[in-house]
Amino acid sequence: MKVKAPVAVGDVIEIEVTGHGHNGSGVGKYHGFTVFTPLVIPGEVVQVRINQVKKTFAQAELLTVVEECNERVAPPCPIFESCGGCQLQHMAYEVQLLMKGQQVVDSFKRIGGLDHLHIEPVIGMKNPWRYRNKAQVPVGLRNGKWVAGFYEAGTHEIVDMETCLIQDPQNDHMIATIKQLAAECHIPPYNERTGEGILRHVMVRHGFKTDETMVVLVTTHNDFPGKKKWLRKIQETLPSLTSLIQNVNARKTNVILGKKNDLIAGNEVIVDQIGAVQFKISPHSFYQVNPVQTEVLYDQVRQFAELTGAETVIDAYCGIGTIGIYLAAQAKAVYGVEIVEAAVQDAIENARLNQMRHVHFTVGAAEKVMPQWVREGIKPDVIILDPPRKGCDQALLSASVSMQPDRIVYVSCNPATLARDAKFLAEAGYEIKKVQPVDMFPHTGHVECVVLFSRMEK
Ligand SMILES: C[S@@+](CC[C@H](N)C(=O)[O-])C[C@H]1O[C@@H](n2cnc3c(N)ncnc32)[C@H](O)[C@@H]1O
Repeated sequence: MKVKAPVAVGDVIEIEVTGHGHNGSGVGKYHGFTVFTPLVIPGEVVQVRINQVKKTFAQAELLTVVEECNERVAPPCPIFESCGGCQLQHMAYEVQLLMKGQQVVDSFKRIGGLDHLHIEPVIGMKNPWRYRNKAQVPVGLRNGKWVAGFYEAGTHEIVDMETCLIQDPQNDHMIATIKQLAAECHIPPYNERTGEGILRHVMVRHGFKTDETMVVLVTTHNDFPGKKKWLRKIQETLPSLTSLIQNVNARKTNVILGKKNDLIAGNEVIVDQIGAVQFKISPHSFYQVNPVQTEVLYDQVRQFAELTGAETVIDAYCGIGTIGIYLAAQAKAVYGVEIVEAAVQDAIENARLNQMRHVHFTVGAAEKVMPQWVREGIKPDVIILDPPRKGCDQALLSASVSMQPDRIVYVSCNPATLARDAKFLAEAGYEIKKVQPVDMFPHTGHVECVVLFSRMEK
């Protein structure tokens, strides 16, 4: 029987927050109907306005906290509520970690039907601020004034950001300088609605260990009035840049980078280091944005993989080869597979940079390449899976099981798809031995997990 929602858009109601939804929002019931609201904490009573009504739930915005809980803190960032970058600054950090841990427990229980698992407490950061090594912000005009920053949550309005508390301060400085010099040189910012203007985005990457910095200026055209002067001024004002690149993106699209990169000054890549391993990073490469926690995450993978030097390891969904190369010193051979060709080129280059000759990378869909490896006689002892948010293709999970590795180490950025895939692996004879969540993105709703599966004796 279809139940009519007891709320309509625009209604103002009072609810008690009883749990967490995805992405850090709170959840409560109104006459038995589920209502999600950002910026609230379980235990609080809040007044909210309904913004959206779906068949089984509604989305609301917070108006006032009627009964506040002790875990609420004043968000240190002045633009926290308008900027869409963080979702949890109103919660004490220890409470964020507990909430993320609970999110993992709930997903395993609800989606995987796995409710007797021991899940370790989330490993947080000692200092959970200024952790991002990469900033990528749109620029535009708002009320006639130059702005650069994240989009307001759920909109395409840019919130001007002088400083971002989860961003490396040097990246803030780079963006502010480029914005100011563009205004001085009359380089018009891009207007999404009309498609007019020149400067679309500024991307900055900073190697925390090496102090190398890359700036990518995303423009609509290759040539435009004032270009020479602007680029010269950037180089004079920011002499420490390792790499200055112009990327041209003429398309009306949400995709930030166009295909073409022109080197303006310095090197085509920057180098950074995780643990003892170095990586070359080009503008299009995926590279983890929290380098401090990346080392924690990869160390966890290494611990679960239990390598002695005699094992063959598969690194599926390998990106630029970071995990495989990180583990390679303790492995007999490593095989990485990744669908993006440019990432595989970087991975091959990175294996060379670290003098790892027993590491091999292949371009292709992991679910197709792995069965091929079986036919070629590659028999992994350990398989590492690090898929995107949608989780693993079932064909990939089947191929992994058919290879009968002793251990599968699954790295996941989405507890829901992790729980689904864990159920599959558990039913296929792989016991879940350990689950370790790691906080890669403090103050946001995301949580990363490393899970160790071990083959059960028949
Ligand atoms: C979460 S990233 C992990 C990258 C890497 N392990 C790291 O730590 O930097 C997931 C990767 O899977 C790749 N990918 C997506 N679908 C794939 C598929 N079907 N087969 C192989 N790789 C795929 C993406 O391009 C991306 O590089």
